[in-house]
Amino acid sequence: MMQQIYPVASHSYAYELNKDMQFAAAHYVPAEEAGKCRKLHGHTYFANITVAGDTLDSAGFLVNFAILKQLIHERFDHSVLNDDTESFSADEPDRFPTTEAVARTICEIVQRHLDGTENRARCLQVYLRETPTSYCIYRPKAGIAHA
Ligand SMILES: Nc1nc2c(c(=O)[nH]1)N=C([C@H](O)[C@H](O)COP(=O)(O)OP(=O)(O)OP(=O)(O)O)CN2
Ligand SMILES: [Zn+2]
Repeated sequence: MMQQIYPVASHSYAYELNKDMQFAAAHYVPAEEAGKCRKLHGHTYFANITVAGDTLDSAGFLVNFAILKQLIHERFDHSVLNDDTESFSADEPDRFPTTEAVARTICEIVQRHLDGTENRARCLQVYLRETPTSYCIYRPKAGIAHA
């Protein structure tokens, strides 16, 4: 799994890095249409995060790989995603912890960090696999500010 090839995000930045990571988390999707997924259940999520930019920081990094892991793995590993009310909500479908919303949330967390760095790299893509047969790719629209 860790050596797989991902769909590429097209861009003209000089540098692009990718960080793979896994985290175990439980969730449920609070919608009638979710069927069995309305019940609490768990996944070993697999994420690939793509960051790009034209300049490196004082360590010679676009962004430290270890920081990316810290931002996402420490926050979501062995958690119940629905309990993370900063990221998810049972009231708005856009914020149910679906593969789509989790991928977008990862991108937003990473971009918020990058916005505070000297070289201001961009998170261009989050590939998030929820099961062996289901994944989502989130690519933020260019120029959209992150919450
Ligand atoms: N568009 C989405 N559809 C579904 C989501 C989702 O996040 N976005 N989530 C679920 C469930 O949470 C479930 O975890 C994944 O569903 P599914 O791929 O159907 O899981 P299976 O392991 O049963 O898949 P099979 O290929 O049939 O074995 C549902 N839909
Ligand atoms: Zn699920």
